[in-house]
Amino acid sequence: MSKILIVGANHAGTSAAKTILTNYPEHEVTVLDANSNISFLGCGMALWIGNQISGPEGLFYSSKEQLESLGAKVYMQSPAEKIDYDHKAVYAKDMDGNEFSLNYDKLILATGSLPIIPNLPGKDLENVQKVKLYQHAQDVIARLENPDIKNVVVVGAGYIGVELAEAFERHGKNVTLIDVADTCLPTYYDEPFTDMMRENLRENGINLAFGETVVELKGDTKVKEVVTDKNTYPADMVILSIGFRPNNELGKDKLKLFKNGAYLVDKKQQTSIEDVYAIGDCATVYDNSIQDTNYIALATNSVRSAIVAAHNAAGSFIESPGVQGSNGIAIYDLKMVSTGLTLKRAIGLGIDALATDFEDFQKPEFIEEGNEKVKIRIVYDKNTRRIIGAQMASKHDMSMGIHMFSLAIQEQVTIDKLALTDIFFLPHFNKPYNYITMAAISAK
Ligand SMILES: Cc1cc2nc3c(=O)[nH]c(=O)nc-3n(C[C@H](O)[C@H](O)[C@H](O)COP(=O)(O)OP(=O)(O)OC[C@H]3O[C@@H](n4cnc5c(N)ncnc54)[C@H](O)[C@@H]3O)c2cc1C
Ligand SMILES: NC(=O)c1ccc[n+]([C@@H]2O[C@H](COP(=O)([O-])OP(=O)(O)OC[C@H]3O[C@@H](n4cnc5c(N)ncnc54)[C@H](O)[C@@H]3O)[C@@H](O)[C@H]2O)c1
Repeated sequence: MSKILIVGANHAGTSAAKTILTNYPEHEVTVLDANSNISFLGCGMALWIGNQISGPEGLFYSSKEQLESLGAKVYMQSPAEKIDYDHKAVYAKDMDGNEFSLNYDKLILATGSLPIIPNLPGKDLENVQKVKLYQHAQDVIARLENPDIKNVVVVGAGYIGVELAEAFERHGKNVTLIDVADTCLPTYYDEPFTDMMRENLRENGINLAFGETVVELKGDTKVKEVVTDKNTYPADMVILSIGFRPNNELGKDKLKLFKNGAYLVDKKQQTSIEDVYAIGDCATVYDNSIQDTNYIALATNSVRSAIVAAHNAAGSFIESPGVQGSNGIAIYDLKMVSTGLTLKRAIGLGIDALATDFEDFQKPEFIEEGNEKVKIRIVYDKNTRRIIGAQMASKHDMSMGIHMFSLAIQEQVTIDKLALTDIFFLPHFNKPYNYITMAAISAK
């Protein structure tokens, strides 16, 4: 029997706790979380804010009570404040402010990430919001009820920014979306795809301010304007969504860190100290598309890294196969998915990369209804022919196709092998010469 202590119980911590409790009932599992809720699906935040779902209740899939029913001891609203790694002790405060300490045999750090807040004049003005927690979403929704909030400026056109821009527009607000990059979603897609999303946003009435640097947020007590290096935008509410940074407060002076501060872990999720694991957004991942360590903050990575750490902490040896950063987004009718590297990023990394593109209807032309075009790009290494990335866009739900590319990158499949891969045909679903095969066959 080991004492396993998990610090942080959102997606990563909950997944680790459940894996240990259900597979290894002989261990004593204790869970600490600073917040009052666990398992909030931030990915549903935009749907909630945009009134596309009836409420937030379904965005939670676990609770203190559920973990307790599986046998864990759970302390909510109890932030860990200090860890003595040499003596295997965690010092925390409970919800009444009382200090207490817990010893562990194995420690799993699942403290997640924090929104990056740019050091801008005016960042502390009223109605300048960050969006990460359930409570942040509640706060934003309460403010949106105020009819004086007419102009919403979203800073950062990554995943959160683009999703929330749609949500605010659905609320009838005048929305401006700003990014320093000259397009939206630049990390995930190449220009032919970002152009589609840009057009989609514009057609739906969102003001786009790409290639602009915010220099100041102006107001009295409340924010009134966002000033960039090129323009000034009226703003009754500002959302800061320019990315996450790992929450490494408890280990930054003791554990080895990645360049952005994430806990550096091996394929067992173990940190630089034995018996200390790190999972989810506070830890690094092994990225198969670059065959190196990376930082990719996604709930999917959190859940899987947690399973790996849980088995290792409980005494079974398993290794992570690594990740590809697979992701997806649906804005109005447009759906886009990607995995691995964009062509731009691959070239930026010095890889001799090429892309093969194809666009076609999903199904044969004689299927007259529910037949949309799909655009695909496959990125591959010119020398090794290995597939290193893929992007797809359509009004049709083609999302499942990206999983095959994720596996292809993980398993180092070549573009030539993909060209001859058995892909079934049925007119209800696709074409005999479907876009995946055609893109692969067309590769130089
Ligand atoms: C709006 C939004 C939409 C998103 N959409 C998607 C999506 O569609 N798909 C996707 O894959 N990802 C999405 N993400 C990202 C995803 O939410 C994160 O990657 C995920 O939350 C990471 O989970 P985690 O458990 O590692 O960390 P976190 O969610 O950051 O949780 C960390 C937990 O640790 C606790 N904690 C921190 N410090 C302490 C301490 N000292 N003591 C005790 N407890 C502590 C916190 O209270 C928290 O509960 C989205 C995020 C947001 C904000
Ligand atoms: N659908 C999904 O899978 C989904 C949805 C939401 C969030 N997430 C994940 O959550 C994490 C955080 O999301 P996010 O949208 O905050 O980050 P992001 O990395 O997706 O996007 C950040 C954006 O901010 C821009 N930016 C950076 N500094 C800026 C500045 N000073 N001014 C203006 N723009 C600036 C970047 O160019 C980028 O476009 C990411 O890892 C993301 O993948 C995923």
